[in-house]
Amino acid sequence: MILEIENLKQHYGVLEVLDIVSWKVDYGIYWIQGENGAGKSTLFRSLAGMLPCSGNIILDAKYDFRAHPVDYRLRMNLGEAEPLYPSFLTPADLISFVAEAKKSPARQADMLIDALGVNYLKQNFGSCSSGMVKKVSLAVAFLGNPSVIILDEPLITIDKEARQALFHLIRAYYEKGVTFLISSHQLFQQEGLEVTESFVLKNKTLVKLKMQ
Ligand SMILES: Nc1ncnc2c1ncn2[C@@H]1O[C@H](COP(=O)(O)OP(=O)(O)OP(=O)(O)O)[C@@H](O)[C@H]1O
Repeated sequence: MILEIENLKQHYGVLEVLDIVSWKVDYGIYWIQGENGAGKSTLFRSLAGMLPCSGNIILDAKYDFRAHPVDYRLRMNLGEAEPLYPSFLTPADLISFVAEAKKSPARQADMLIDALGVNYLKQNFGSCSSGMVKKVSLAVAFLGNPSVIILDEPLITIDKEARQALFHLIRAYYEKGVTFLISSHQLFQQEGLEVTESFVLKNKTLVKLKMQ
């Protein structure tokens, strides 16, 4: 199994948002659906190690998110739905910082910058449009040698060209063995991306959907 979750519970104050007893997926592309407020972003942040939670998460059948925090985070990438970065930072700063932290192979950052058309590397985030910020966050989500890439609403605010580039990247990484968890309120299979399975986040847990 690539990713295994057991007894994952997550709450904000007294509001319990997640209670997933068991969820396992093997290599594939998974579409995670759910109504607004169902808990998708909370699940993704918990999986990425950004929100402390109870339970167990195991990646690649050996990296426990608590016992092996560095190995785990090196292999688990997240592209956030609505990324926010300090306004004084530039895309160049962010990309080079994450590339180093994720031990990104040589020229990978340049390839991603080219692919997604991030031709405003020195312009600070404070003066970037939301689509410009989103494209940088997507480039960052592909840095390093991840086993799993989570993309939370990757299509919002990006233009057609970036959308095509994104699907191209997803296919290329998938062919190299990367598993994807993607949330999207829009259909994306028409882009030629074959989804292995779909799940819906409902009543705090993930339920498998019948293939359409
Ligand atoms: N920082 C927070 N503090 C308190 N409650 C929060 C916080 N973030 C999210 N919530 C609550 O947790 C629940 C799940 O929110 P989450 O953002 O995970 O949903 P989502 O499925 O990603 O929604 P959407 O499709 O609208 O993006 C909602 O009820 C939301 O109000």
